[in-house]
Amino acid sequence: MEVKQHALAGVVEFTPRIFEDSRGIFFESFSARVMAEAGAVGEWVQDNQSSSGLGVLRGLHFQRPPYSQAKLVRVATGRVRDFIVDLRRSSPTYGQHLSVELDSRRGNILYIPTGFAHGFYALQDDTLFLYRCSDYYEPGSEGGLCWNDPTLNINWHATNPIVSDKDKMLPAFAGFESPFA
Ligand SMILES: Cc1cn([C@H]2C[C@H](O)[C@@H](COP(=O)(O)OP(=O)(O)O[C@H]3O[C@@H](C)C(=O)[C@@H](O)[C@H]3O)O2)c(=O)[nH]c1=O
Repeated sequence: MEVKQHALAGVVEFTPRIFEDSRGIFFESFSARVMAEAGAVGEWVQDNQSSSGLGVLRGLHFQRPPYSQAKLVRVATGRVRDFIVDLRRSSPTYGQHLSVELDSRRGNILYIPTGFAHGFYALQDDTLFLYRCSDYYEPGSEGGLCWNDPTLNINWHATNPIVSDKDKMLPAFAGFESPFA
């Protein structure tokens, strides 16, 4: 797997080697050893999947400590523009974000450490998004930030995205007190 350390400390992208033959393709989508060597560690306990139509935007989400989740995210069908925001108060890049296009044909996988808000925008219909979490879903500890917050100033390249009612109610970054050290 090709390993890329991103500008926000601890964020790692993996691009697997794709084997193609007359039957189709094969690649490794998870390797505890390769990922741990690159610092992408987690006590992985839950796998999630969602499907989204073109124009769906989910985010920006996190789970508060002590249930914070590291995530390994990828796309099995379709394509997304994935966004993460650094919410670690002690981080020199606090409040900054980065985006990575996740593409099922490349099979790339993004490791998001704890302390980040996460969201994505689906670039194709029937986009199947798969992710592995380092803690269980804890509804009472869910947190989030407004996807189009002016301070975060994320350019989603999205006009009129489809957003859940829950996500429309998420708070602004101004006045936000991050629960992440
Ligand atoms: C996230 C999650 C949701 N659910 C339920 C709650 C709800 O009724 C339904 C849909 O939940 P949501 O609307 O929160 O789904 P969604 O907006 O897809 O939430 C996800 O968004 C992306 C960006 C993330 O980073 C994930 O961690 C997660 O927050 O599924 C679970 O049972 N387990 C889970 O782990």
